[in-house]
Amino acid sequence: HHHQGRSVGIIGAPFCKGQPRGGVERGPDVIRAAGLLHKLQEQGCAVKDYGNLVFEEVVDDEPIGRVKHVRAVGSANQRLSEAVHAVKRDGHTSVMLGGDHSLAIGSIHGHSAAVGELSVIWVDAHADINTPLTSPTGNIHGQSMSYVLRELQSKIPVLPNFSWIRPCVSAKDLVYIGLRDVDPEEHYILKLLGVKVFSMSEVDQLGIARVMEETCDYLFSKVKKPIHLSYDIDAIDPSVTPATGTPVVGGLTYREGVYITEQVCQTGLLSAVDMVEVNPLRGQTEEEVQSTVSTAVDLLCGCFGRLREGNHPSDYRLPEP
Ligand SMILES: O=C(O)[C@H]1NCCC[C@H]1CCC[B-](O)(O)O
Ligand SMILES: [Mn+2]
Ligand SMILES: [Mn+2]
Ligand SMILES: [Mn+2]
Repeated sequence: HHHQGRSVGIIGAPFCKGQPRGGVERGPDVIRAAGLLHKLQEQGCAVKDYGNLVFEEVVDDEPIGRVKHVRAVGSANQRLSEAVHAVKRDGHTSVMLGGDHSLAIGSIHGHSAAVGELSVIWVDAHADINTPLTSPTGNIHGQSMSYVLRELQSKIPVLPNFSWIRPCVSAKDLVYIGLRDVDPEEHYILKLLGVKVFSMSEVDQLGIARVMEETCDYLFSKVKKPIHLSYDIDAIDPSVTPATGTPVVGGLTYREGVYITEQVCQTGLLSAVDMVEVNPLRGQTEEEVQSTVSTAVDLLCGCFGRLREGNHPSDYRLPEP
């Protein structure tokens, strides 16, 4: 098929040090094995696979305060930032396959280095906005947004291997969808900064169509900025995507999850996507793993033009007898 102008650069980020559960580093390979590249090509995308990043081994990565694996996370995200920047410079929409959600630090940073001001749509059961000093667990996958938000910089201590970061997102350019498990400190931060939140209560109250309408109105009422869609697979209900590290009941249906991607695609502003927290070791059966992985693939296909009504190449014509 001929691509309708969509060009995708895939980066595998096999990284797990933002959280304690092994297996999430296998995310990139199981998502590829489920046929992501072929499906994107089938629906008309030009796809370039940049392969998996190789992250340096960090020894003696002792906790700093409560924060765990600081040096490894800082180093990995510096490398990821450079990689995303390069993919954007090559003219593609960046697709980062995680790996845990601490990788959003490097992905957003590298994206911003390439395009400047951007808007972030964070689809997740969780806000991932603890600071290093508020985090109850010290796991950096629950702190990602605090490292890149301009308004929180006075609350971030100096950390080894993090000096490369320039905060690059403004609170007004961030929207959350799917929240249902937020720490009190995170909730305080969200209210303090006036961050736009569509929790599962708003999804129930408004319906996903209205949520997406209001998300787009809110983000694009003034200046249209490139979209960074950071999709944590645990936003979807664990009955559909159980193979993940921090499942929470009462999540998005498969249909709501796909609808979000279809609507983001239609803005024409999608510039980078993260698909994170797929962990094949957290599925109790092969079916649970496959349901999780195939949902991740379908969400990414929705980001790049797949419609449930069907698609056909613009130059298709019926065969003549
Ligand atoms: O900060 C934390 O460790 C916790 N805060 C409350 C939600 C669960 C967990 C963070 C989960 C990180 B995520 O969304 O990437 O899975
Ligand atoms: Mn072509
Ligand atoms: Mn997350
Ligand atoms: Mn989450």
